[in-house]
Amino acid sequence: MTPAARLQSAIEILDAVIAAAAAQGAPADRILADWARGNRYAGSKDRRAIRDLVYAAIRTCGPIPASGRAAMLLLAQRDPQLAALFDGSAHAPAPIGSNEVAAQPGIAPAWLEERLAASGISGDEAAALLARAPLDIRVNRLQADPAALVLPVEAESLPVPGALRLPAGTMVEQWPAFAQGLIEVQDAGSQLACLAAGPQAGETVIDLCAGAGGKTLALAAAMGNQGTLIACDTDRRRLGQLAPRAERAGAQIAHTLLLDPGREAEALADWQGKADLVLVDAPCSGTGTWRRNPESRWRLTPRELERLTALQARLLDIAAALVKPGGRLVYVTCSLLDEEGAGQAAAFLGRNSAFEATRPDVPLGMPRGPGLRLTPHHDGTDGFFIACLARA
Ligand SMILES: C[S@@+](CC[C@H](N)C(=O)[O-])C[C@H]1O[C@@H](n2cnc3c(N)ncnc32)[C@H](O)[C@@H]1O
Repeated sequence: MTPAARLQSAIEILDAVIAAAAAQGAPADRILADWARGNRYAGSKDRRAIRDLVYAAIRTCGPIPASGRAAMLLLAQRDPQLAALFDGSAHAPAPIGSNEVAAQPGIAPAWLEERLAASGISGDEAAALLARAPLDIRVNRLQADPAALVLPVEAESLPVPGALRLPAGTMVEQWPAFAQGLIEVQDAGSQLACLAAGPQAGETVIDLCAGAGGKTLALAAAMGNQGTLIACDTDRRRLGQLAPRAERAGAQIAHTLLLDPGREAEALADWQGKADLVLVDAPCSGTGTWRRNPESRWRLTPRELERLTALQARLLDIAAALVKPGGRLVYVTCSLLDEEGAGQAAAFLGRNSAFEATRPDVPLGMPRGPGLRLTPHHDGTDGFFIACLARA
């Protein structure tokens, strides 16, 4: 493909990404994969160049752009070589008209930039939300000794025990160490959240929002496969992915419990007041993970944020009832908005006098309200809020 034809393809793919964001359709990664399947003439270099253009445009536009072409015109304003490809030749985009309007640059739609700024995320902190994320792995202590593990490429050691950083795009899933369950792909921030939760061998631990079990597996490893570990979620498909992952990782204590939305407490009736630790890795806006899904900031609406904060508060209350006296509730979100983090934890403490916040002894993060916050700029991890809430 010529550079201009790649540009035209990127514009068309962006149109699909924009439409999908507005209609809560497929994510950009899937749209790119579908495009590659339907356009076999595009070789690997073409696909990489198109992907880079699409993601550069997504990262540069703040509000959702009017069209793929408007998004690409914004990039062209900053790159004369790209602008020169709008020449109207075969398979190339039409020449740029004198009245054409480029998309607006920025970090996010205006309402969301305001909420982030109100939560202390602006300037370099905000810009770092859209940088390219590295690839972090966790050495699975159930099956590997971090000191003895040999990997095909050199990895950077991180301050979180067992966490290693690799160049973005490393194909770890193709490594024998991955197939053998010696390593897991997991952002260092996620690993730190599990470290902060401090699971101990022999404890009864409930992972209330386990999803596909990323943190469940880290908890099982930290517990040395000793104790009781219940992984819950309302999403059957995600929870269904845990068993094969646990098998590969040798995590024998992880059991799943599918919850009915709105009737979670019923399914958990036997565990009321019994858990040493309840982890609430709550559904959230994901503002801390925009490095990985930059177009997700075009999907969030004030209404959806309201729905999420109400759900987080409800899940915190469900979790509180499961914690035994002397136990702890650890609340985690991959959001940097205070209404989902520090504000949510403070409101919980306001309505639950039996709980008090404790400071986790972890090597990263900054205090934020009753908890701790990790940011891509300050900590080099995805953005997280973590609160450790101890029951008297
Ligand atoms: C942030 S994700 C969890 C990620 C997971 N802990 C991990 O480490 O990979 C939040 C999860 O909450 C689940 N969820 C949503 N509503 C829920 C509810 N009412 N009860 C329990 N889980 C819920 C979602 O299905 C989603 O899997």
